[in-house]
Amino acid sequence: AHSYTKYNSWDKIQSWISSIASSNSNLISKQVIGNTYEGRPMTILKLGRKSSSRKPAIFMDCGIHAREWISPAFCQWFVKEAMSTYGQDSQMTSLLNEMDVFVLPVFNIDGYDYTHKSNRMWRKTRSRKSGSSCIGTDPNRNFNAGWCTTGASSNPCSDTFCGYSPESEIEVKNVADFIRRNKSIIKAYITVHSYSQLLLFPYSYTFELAATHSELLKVAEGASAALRSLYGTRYTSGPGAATIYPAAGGSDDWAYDLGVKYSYTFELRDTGRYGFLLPESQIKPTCEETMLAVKYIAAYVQKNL
Ligand SMILES: Nc1ncc(C[C@H](C[SeH])C(=O)O)cc1Cl
Ligand SMILES: [Zn+2]
Ligand SMILES: [Zn+2]
Ligand SMILES: [Zn+2]
Repeated sequence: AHSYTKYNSWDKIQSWISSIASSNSNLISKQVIGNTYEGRPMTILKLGRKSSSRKPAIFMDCGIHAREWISPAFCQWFVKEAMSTYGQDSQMTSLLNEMDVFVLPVFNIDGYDYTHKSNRMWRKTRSRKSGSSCIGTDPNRNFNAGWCTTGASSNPCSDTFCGYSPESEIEVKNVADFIRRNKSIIKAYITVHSYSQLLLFPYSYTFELAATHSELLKVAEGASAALRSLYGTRYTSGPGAATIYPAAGGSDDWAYDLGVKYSYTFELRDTGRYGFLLPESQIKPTCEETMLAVKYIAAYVQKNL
């Protein structure tokens, strides 16, 4: 059965999505934004008090990289917390009354399923192209943001293969299309990865500072402090290029350049002891502390609507 403190298989997550989406029609609904390469439905959960008019929104995705299992675990945790604390927690209640939160629990479903069934360390999508024996593209190098100029490879066998063209991956195109369609209401983009305990923001494709660098940094530092207040977990905040590595084609840079003012990449626990193989015993503490950071960002966005 599905558990918030286990790394659920895609089958369990898919049935969880259906059941939670039908649990409270005034607060949550689901929509399929397209299928993956292997035909699995990319399903977004829309959280927020039902309204006849469109509300400003936050978009959060998990599981861009298949092996980063703590990431989809967090998106499931976030949805559970939102649903269970609405009406009790004043901030969550206010947030979901005034805004919508779109959650994509697993971005790279084909890759996620492959890590459960075949290769636990797989990172990319599972797309195939004639002419190469190698499979998959790194979705976080496939967005149209300085595409393939740095920190990415044009070798299909590389784990950071940028793809044959920007948005060549159907999963990337499905998400980019959704965000483009809704760009007038999407005020913040959050994408969840692991590991290293970092809170990154644009840019990764250049060392140039973003136009709103100081604000992005201020919010990141506030979010990291909120996270640290629970168990003392230390995060480093900063622009991607200087804080982790220069790399192009990432979703956060693309969303920021589209006009999404607040755009962040989380790199969750740990710092290398377990790495991608974070034990299930750390799912709860990791998700609880990360909730504080995401709620901090959401509160800031809401205050600055
Ligand atoms: N724009 C970006 N933002 C964050 C990162 C770091 C993640 C860490 Se898993 C990656 O390498 O894809 C990479 C890029 Cl290209
Ligand atoms: Zn499994
Ligand atoms: Zn990642
Ligand atoms: Zn990572």
